[in-house]
Amino acid sequence: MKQLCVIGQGGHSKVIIDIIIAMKKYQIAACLDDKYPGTSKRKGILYGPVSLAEELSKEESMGFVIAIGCNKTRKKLFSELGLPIERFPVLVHPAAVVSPSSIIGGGTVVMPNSTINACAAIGNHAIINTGSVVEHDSLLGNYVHVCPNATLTGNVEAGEGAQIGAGAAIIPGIRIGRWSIVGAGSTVIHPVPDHEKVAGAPAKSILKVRV
Ligand SMILES: CC(=O)SCCNC(=O)CCNC(=O)[C@H](O)C(C)(C)COP(=O)(O)OP(=O)(O)OC[C@H]1O[C@@H](n2cnc3c(N)ncnc32)[C@H](O)[C@@H]1OP(=O)(O)O
Repeated sequence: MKQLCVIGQGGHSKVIIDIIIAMKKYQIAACLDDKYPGTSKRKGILYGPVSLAEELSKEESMGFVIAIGCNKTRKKLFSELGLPIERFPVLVHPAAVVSPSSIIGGGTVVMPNSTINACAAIGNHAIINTGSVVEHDSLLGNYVHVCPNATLTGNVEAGEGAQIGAGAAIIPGIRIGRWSIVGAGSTVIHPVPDHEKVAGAPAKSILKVRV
């Protein structure tokens, strides 16, 4: 069984650990978070600060997952770790439905009851959260988060770092700009520019997101 190091120990990582267990393909070797001042070992799992990742990465068979919900933090950590994307497997819960014609980038996690339909393409380190739908031909950049129960209909585009709030719906062919945020429960019927925050039905701008 391949070894995996989980970086981040908050609520999001609990769901990712459940995915890893359900996949029965990886063994958790280490859980890292800066909330651990020192190192300890429990039930064969090493706990310690994120700085341990460098030492662990010397073991070439060790895979990594950045289990942190904040899109910007995942991007920052990936860059700081300096590891090739191949070291970050795609983690898909067995209860997710993923089309064989879809493409999913390294480090992306796919939660239970979500659906990724035909010819969708998803970048690296994205989160396809519980019960969400990414419809056919949709194109999602790196670090995108599709929150629980959000629906991206056909041919939707989401730029790098975009967050689609829980239960939001995006009608076909709409682009959500880079690092933009769509509020929970919103209905998006117009394109959203980069770094914009929109909410409501139909969704309207509420504030610019600080870059
Ligand atoms: C497993 C997990 O937990 S995954 C995480 C899932 N998380 C989410 O889905 C969070 C989505 N976030 C939201 O919906 C947030 O409300 C945001 C990001 C859209 C806005 O947050 P903030 O920037 O803090 O905005 P704030 O709360 O100050 O609201 C600004 C205005 O927008 C309105 N507004 C905020 N969110 C929404 C929304 N989802 N729908 C409609 N209107 C909204 C507010 O009523 C307020 O209007 P007002 O100025 O007329 O009073």
